[in-house]
Amino acid sequence: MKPTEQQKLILDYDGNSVVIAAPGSGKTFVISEKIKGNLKNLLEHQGVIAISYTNKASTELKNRSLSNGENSMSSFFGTIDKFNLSEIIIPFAKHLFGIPKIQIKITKLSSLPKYESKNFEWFNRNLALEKLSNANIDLLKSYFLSGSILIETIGILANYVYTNSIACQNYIRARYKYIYIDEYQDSGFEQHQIFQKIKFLDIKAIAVGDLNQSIYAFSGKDAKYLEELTKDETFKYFKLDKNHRCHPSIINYSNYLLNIKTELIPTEKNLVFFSRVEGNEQAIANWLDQKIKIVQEAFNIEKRNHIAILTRTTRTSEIINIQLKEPHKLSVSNELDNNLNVWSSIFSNLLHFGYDKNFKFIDVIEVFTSYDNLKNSDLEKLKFAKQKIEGVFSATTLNKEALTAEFINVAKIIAPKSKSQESIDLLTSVLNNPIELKSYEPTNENEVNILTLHKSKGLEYDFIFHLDLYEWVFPNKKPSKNNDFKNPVFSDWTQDLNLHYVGITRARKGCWLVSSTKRTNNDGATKNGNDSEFIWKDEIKKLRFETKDTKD
Ligand SMILES: Nc1ncnc2c1ncn2[C@@H]1O[C@H](COP(=O)(O)OP(=O)(O)OP(=O)(O)O)[C@@H](O)[C@H]1O
Repeated sequence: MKPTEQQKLILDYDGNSVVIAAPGSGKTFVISEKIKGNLKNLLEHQGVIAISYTNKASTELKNRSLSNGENSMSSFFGTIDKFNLSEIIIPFAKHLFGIPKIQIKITKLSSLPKYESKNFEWFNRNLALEKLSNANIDLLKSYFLSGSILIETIGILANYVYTNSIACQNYIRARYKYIYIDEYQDSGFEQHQIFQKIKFLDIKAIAVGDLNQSIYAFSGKDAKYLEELTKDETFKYFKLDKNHRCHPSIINYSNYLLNIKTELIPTEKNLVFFSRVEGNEQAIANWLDQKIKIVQEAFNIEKRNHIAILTRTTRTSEIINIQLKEPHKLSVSNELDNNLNVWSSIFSNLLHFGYDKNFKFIDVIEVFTSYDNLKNSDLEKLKFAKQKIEGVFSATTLNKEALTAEFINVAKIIAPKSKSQESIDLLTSVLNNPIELKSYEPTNENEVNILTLHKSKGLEYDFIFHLDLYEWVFPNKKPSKNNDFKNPVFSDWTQDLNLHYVGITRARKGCWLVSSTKRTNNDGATKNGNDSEFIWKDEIKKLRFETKDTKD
């Protein structure tokens, strides 16, 4: 693929930069090309820091950056929490606090008993380091020394350790030459702090994102940090605004949603559709069964896994998963993948290895330790474990006990000090949940994908069916005080609009927006379904394909 002029400017600039990238404008392409270029000029003990929003996005970025067999050198690819833990807190907090009594475990603030959690009333995700009192630091220290880190406090703890440990700063300076953060619009305050502090060490800092794809405000993230960087003179500002992914009518539709004054691209046909299905989710599934076949043929879609059904709620995904007859795959997240204990990552990677031929055993191992550091006897044991795991996965029924035992064997060899009963329990829970387990399998070419809009971030498909377009649901709306349904208020109109925008812009060739006359609410009750405000906003219907269904 040849970079465009806009992309070339970014590739050629070797300094601090902020890139504002429209959907489908090739930001993943540009970041991975830049990293490829960086790796060529680094020494073996040096690397880049590449932070992505999810483990999946990180694996994708790593694969694309190393696609020509590049050596990743000493680079870090992962989420901000993993970076803070593995590069800052675990190696350097002990210099400030002392050595923990037992191996560190990651726990949740919400899982603490009340009498303990009330000690953290001072804590919030926007807490500046200067506001941290000695008593607060002592509390974080005491948890660390007793072997636990609260997941919510990882950011502030990393900031504290980084700022107070010269050894940590020296290590980061010596090892890393570049820091990339993707999806910067979903940065929290603490990530923004760390990014700027690392840049201060003369490590080149590159932030990439799209203000209109900010969808995680509910968990304390804010697009204002990206906006701040665009005004910061120490960052060169770049724009990627050419959408290479979507049909012009999809670009028009999505841009008009955000701004009615948008300049429309001339196009002969509008390939955004809308239907209000008669009936409830069961009726939608029947309708989808018919439309999937029609769309596949009409849009010349080679494989069915290039089609996705996106939902606002996991409940709708689950209902469609049960009711849809066409072959499909529901993608769900699970606690094992999201858990930050080392053994959880090992188990999760081993599950990927077992189900997906694209995952190599050596890659699972080398995330945690280099093969070269292992003794010959351990290498022998690993080879044996690998064969046994392959044997379990190739049998007709999955022997969960044997699998668990082998996974534990591997974990004991590569991370003996990180034993975690929680990770073993989470593994057991995944092994007993067929839907979660199926998520590890690569999508069969014949299966339509079902996933939430949030999970679709960063992905692309030929055709999208976008469900859950109901009044009250999306955009979310609630009665005002005293259950006043006559004067409802939107929970967060802009965030919901961004999420709608993200969903539509996943589509290359066409997008079908769907509501229905009945819907199931949170309590399982059937309600009348009205169309979402997004469907009739600002005369947007003029940018849709005209069918009988689409009439108001
Ligand atoms: N220079 C180019 N020429 C042709 N196609 C391109 C070019 N750059 C990117 N593309 C294509 O555009 C699509 C989007 O690219 P990519 O996945 O890198 O976008 P993105 O900006 O990360 O998207 P998003 O933010 O919406 O997730 C891909 O199919 C990619 O192959």
